Amino acid sequence: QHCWGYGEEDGPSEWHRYFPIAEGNRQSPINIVSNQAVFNPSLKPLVFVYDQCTSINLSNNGHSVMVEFDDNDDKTVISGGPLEGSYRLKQFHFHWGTQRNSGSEHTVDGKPYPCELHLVHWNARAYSSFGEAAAAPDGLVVIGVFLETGGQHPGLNRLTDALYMVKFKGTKTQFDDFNPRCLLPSSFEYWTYPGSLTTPPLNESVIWVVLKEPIKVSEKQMEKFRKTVLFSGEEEEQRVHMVNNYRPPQPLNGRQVHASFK
Ligand SMILES: C[C@H](CNC(=O)c1ccc(S(N)(=O)=O)cc1)Cn1ccc2ccccc21
Ligand SMILES: [Zn+2]
Repeated sequence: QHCWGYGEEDGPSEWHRYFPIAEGNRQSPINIVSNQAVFNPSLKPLVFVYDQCTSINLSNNGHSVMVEFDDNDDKTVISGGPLEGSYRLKQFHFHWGTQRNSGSEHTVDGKPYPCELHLVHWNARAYSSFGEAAAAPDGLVVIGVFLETGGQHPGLNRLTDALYMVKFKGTKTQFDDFNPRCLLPSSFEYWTYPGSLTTPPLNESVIWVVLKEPIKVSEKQMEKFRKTVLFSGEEEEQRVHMVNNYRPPQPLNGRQVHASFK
């Protein structure tokens, strides 16, 4: 497997060497220009069926911190919106910066947020595994949620308090009964467009659904991400904080961004 990262030598500008699709025509993230998004009245409301969700673990994969879910049946799915049928929740993870003026992957009218949450779902009706879906044009749906600094987010504390357990790349800890519904904003208004994974292998297999309303988290909670988790493994002598694990916006290449709202 080709190693890649977010540094000078192995960062987003170098990914095209091993992953030529980095220069494809439906890459993510993008800058969302709000006044160019086309209101699409046929877009349905998003439906999150997260009540029976079974989180399994919290892990540090050297690129992000991730919570994985049991996706052996349709108990945790998303449907509606631009979607045909339901998509199963596989995992969620984050991308963040060193301070409040950078960190998100998508930007809105050129404005980045300090952090962006990705809830990754796959089309279990059409494909028999996440990996198979991850390689198909309609295989994945990722819900993007912006995190903005403001008051403390109570639901996030259980996660930020567990980050010390996954300080190093390759570490994993049991993390059950976490329902990501608490990480959703009150409004489910969204922008949607056809895109890709924002990390290698950068597959062009994602229907992106980016929620307009950010959730508020405290500066202290953001600092926990920046100060606790490392890109590096326990055996490496260089300890590098996991920060700026975001890909910058990519060319729109004529894609239409639709809005669920006027
Ligand atoms: C593509 C997969 C690794 N990548 C991802 O799963 C992934 C998901 C979401 C994003 S983002 N930032 O766009 O939301 C980026 C990468 C490897 N893989 C291949 C087969 C497979 C099977 C199980 C688990 C992982 C597997
Ligand atoms: Zn992501």
